[in-house]
Amino acid sequence: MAATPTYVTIAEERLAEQTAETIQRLVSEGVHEALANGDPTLWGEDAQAEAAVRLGWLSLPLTSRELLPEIGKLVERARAEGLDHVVLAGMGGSSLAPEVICNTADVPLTVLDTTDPHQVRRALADRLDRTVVVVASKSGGTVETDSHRRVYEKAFRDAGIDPAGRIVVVTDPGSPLEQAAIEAGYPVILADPNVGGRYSALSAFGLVPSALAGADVEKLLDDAAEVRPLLARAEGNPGLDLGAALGAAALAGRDKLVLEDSMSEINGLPDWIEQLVAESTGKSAKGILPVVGADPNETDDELVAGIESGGAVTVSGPLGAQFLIWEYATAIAGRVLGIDPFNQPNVTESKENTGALLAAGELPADTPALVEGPVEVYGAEAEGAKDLREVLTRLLQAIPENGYMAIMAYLDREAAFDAPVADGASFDDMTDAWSAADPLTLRGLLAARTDRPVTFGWGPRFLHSTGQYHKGGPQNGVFLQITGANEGDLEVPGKPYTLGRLQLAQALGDQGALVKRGRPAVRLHLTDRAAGVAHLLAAAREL
Ligand SMILES: O=P(O)(O)OC[C@H]1O[C@H](O)[C@H](O)[C@@H](O)[C@@H]1O
Repeated sequence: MAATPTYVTIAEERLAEQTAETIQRLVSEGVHEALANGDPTLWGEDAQAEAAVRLGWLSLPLTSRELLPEIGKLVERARAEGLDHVVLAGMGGSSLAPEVICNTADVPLTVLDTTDPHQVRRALADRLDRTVVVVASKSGGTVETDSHRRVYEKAFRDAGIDPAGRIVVVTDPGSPLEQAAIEAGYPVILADPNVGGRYSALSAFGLVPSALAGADVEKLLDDAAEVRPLLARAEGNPGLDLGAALGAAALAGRDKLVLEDSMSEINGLPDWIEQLVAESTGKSAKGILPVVGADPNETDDELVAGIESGGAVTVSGPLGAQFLIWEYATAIAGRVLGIDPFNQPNVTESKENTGALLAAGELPADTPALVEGPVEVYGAEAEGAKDLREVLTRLLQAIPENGYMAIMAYLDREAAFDAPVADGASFDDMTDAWSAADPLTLRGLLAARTDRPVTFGWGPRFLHSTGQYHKGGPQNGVFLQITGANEGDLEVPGKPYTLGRLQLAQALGDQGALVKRGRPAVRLHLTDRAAGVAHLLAAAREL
């Protein structure tokens, strides 16, 4: 018999000791077996009702196999009709897993988890005649996904294409989206309702779009199924080892989880882990902050986790195994930290603020504290600042001990690739041009000026992920929003708002929730997007 592979390795003595003590305690309480058996009482009385309908992910490596014939038929039909451009409309848990599955399998998938009108237009302009759209929403009520469905329905109709042949729906039984899909005649794949969004990687949400895009989803289930029997063990249980390490480290003050994957063949797993860990643990003023795409600062509050290699804790194994190990580990870390890993109490708040702003008609037009070229600066922390550099310096100085800065860009994440590049430019020249036009570059520039972690999220994508941690976790964040002027906004058919207005209302709604908590929050509005990004990066370079 082949030896069981080592999925989790702890390379640091102190962490290994803390982890071993935590495991000993959890095992004496029978937690490992109870979790493997789906016991909903592990997170306390308040969490029990939700946990009772949130542990289905433990069985997905087996139960999701039942979906394979139905998924196979969808794939065959799409191939037969020449539909080779797969667009996935879905937020958070409804798109992050397919994104990493498809990137790892190296098959193309267009993910729409944005309300940016420029980015949505970009997708609409791309091979509409060969497009199949997967509309994925567990609740069936997510405003971004509902908007994408409406926009695509109109685009198909305008092009003389019947949307019923092009839209596939993934949702939970009984959701309003299921109802709408039945009425419209769209094929519906129903997901397991006993699985929450961020734990749904191995459910219909992960599998349907990935299979349509050409990934081998059966292999994912096989790899997860190999780990499953280990999860009931007291020893050699990778989920227990990782969860105890994450929980013990956080309790000891190492609550910034720097995720490193540069040597891994799995492409983009930290983005998926970010939602799982941030949304599951960031509440009741506690939590673990995932830090993605950044170098470690070697500070006392950091824990580095490597995918395949590196890190104080390393998680090895194929993608299907990683999904299940990180899910089990997050549930364990929740138990260690004393939080409910299955709810997201503070996500709703920004959504409600956004809804109220949209319902009120015109969005509030504040006066900028400062205007510098193509950048308008809003927020109390910018009052009296002489220039943008001073605003950025103030924000960096405002980061508390053990705190962090979060940059949140409500922009088109593909726009940097439009940067002009000279004919015959080398690949290095091209990447230089792209990074000089990419708001993401700001993260590294600001990170170089502080030993505190600087995170970056695209809005509204992050609202369904780290947004929970920002508002519900430890109150030590400093926030920098970036919004941009819209040229060519898009109507949302059947709704009184455009995508651009929805996007701005989302930024303002989240800002309101942060300011209410007394957190520093500045919004930079780019009145010309390309010039604004260049200006902002130039200011950050001069800090
Ligand atoms: O799948 P949906 O119901 O559309 O939800 C998509 C996302 O929205 C919410 O904001 C939750 O916080 C996320 O956990 C979830 O993944």
